[in-house]
Amino acid sequence: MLLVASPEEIRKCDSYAIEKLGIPGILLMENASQGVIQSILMKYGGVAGKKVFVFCGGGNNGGDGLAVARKLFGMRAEVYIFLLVAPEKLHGDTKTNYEIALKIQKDKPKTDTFEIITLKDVKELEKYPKPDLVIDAIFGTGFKGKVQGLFYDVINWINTVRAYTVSVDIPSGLNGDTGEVEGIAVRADLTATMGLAKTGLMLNMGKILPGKIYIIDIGIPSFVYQLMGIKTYYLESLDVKRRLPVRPFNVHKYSCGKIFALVGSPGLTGAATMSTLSAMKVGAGAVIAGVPESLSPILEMKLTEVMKLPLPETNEHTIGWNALDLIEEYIEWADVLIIGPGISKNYETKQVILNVIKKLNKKAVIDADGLNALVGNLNILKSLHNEIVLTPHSGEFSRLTDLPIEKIEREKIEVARNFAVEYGVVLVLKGDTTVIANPEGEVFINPTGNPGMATAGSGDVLTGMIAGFMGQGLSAVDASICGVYLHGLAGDIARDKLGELPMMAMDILNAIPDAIQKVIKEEKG
Ligand SMILES: NC(=O)C1=CN([C@@H]2O[C@H](COP(=O)(O)OP(=O)(O)OC[C@H]3O[C@@H](n4cnc5c(N)ncnc54)[C@H](O)[C@@H]3O)[C@@H](O)[C@H]2O)[C@H](O)CC1
Ligand SMILES: [K+]
Repeated sequence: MLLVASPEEIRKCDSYAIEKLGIPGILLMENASQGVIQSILMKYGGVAGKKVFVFCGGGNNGGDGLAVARKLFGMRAEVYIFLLVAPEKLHGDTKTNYEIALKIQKDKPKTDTFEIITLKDVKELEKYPKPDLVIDAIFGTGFKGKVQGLFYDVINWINTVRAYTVSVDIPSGLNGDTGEVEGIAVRADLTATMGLAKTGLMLNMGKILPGKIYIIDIGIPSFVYQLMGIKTYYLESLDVKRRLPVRPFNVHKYSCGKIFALVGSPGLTGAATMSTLSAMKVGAGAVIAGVPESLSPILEMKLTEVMKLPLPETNEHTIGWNALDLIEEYIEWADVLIIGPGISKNYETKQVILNVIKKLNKKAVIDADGLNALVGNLNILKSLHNEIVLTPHSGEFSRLTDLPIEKIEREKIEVARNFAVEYGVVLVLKGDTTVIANPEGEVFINPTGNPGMATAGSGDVLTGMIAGFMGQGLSAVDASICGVYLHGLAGDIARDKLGELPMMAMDILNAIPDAIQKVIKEEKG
């Protein structure tokens, strides 16, 4: 898996390397620019004779750009450097690279093109030939707030001229933390990012704008990243492949995971069906669906391999208080519990669920209305010592934590991390990008999935997958990594086959075998 960092974290690594290890910043900048050149040669090809526009901001990102410009000139490109700030504002390593560029401009042969222009108005660009290649070295990890004025006009021009565009470190205008676009951002063909990939390149518009991403080793020893406590990862297929359960020969159905599910209520027998079926689909050996007794005949029709346990019910035909003894008996039998899909918000049912969670001594996945039972009762989780996975989407998480949904969406990595550490659970925070956080404070960003998965029952399928992997001996975090990644991959397979609009939750469930096979066959990361 790929270690990824927020701009703040990478800046701390920078300062440590420069101030504590004595690695000169100009050396890091030179390494950074060399990495950009290598990425260009790999992805774009030779630059000799090519017209290149290098747009430089006032910070070190601009400094990288000036060093790149120098190297491109050395490779016989025709280079136009456009400074977007007054030269006297430049300082440090950027100023050094600017002064070098000035000397090159002065001493170069007349026939060679190496021009430095302080740009005041984007209209001035009309005086120059159309570029073949554009280098975006305007903003990097120092970007804050919104893009305005000349910066806005230049980024708009870059996106309009549609030359091959290379962003240094981060597409300018993209929030390196959240992947949100602050006004406008460069749409790049290639982004060469320094040290570690930034979280903003994995989230929101960061999944589209960077184009191909190359990670540049700029000479910071990797122990520095651990030392700075960076614990955010981007999942790859190999991370799932090496976690998948492997079946020994001497198995029987009860040794491959016994799952007991508290699920279903009138109108929500589908949730009961999909959350239990998907557990079997990932390999659980025996699954029992504990459902309100009046719904049991329906589940007998809908489910074959999943066993059914009719439970005493309330007058609304939801799981009732009198079911507790029977529930406790089957909790004894089970390895893992599924709590929540389709159980309804009935008050008595909620009391049953709370009672079960309070006394929980088995691994469990708590989802949907099981989570609603926890609203106002989160502290129960702190007294539990077994592995628990919560699988809320942003709305459910907002109800659980009272955090505003926009804060959850915007800061999902840190919000998830803090919750998982505080309550000692694995949190699967579902959304357009799902993140998994564990009590150790590690966060895993999931790359798979698509908007077609925003369909009723999709979450029920995920819940069963996570429970099914836990039942086969995976830890809560490993089961969540496998479940979330494969759920999204199955969703991608269903989308490829059916399209985003027609696909439904059962199509995701039915694509689980293909998703598992795809991961098993995957050779590289
Ligand atoms: N280890 C590494 O990652 C290294 C990265 N390098 C490069 O350095 C930049 C970070 O440099 P820094 O000077 O901190 O920030 P920027 O260059 O991104 O500076 C931004 C620049 O623009 C101004 N600014 C910020 N926000 C706005 C705004 N909304 N509107 C207008 N202007 C804005 C700010 O004042 C700065 O002047 C990193 O990305 C890498 O490219 C090092 O080269 C090597 C080590
Ligand atoms: K940039």
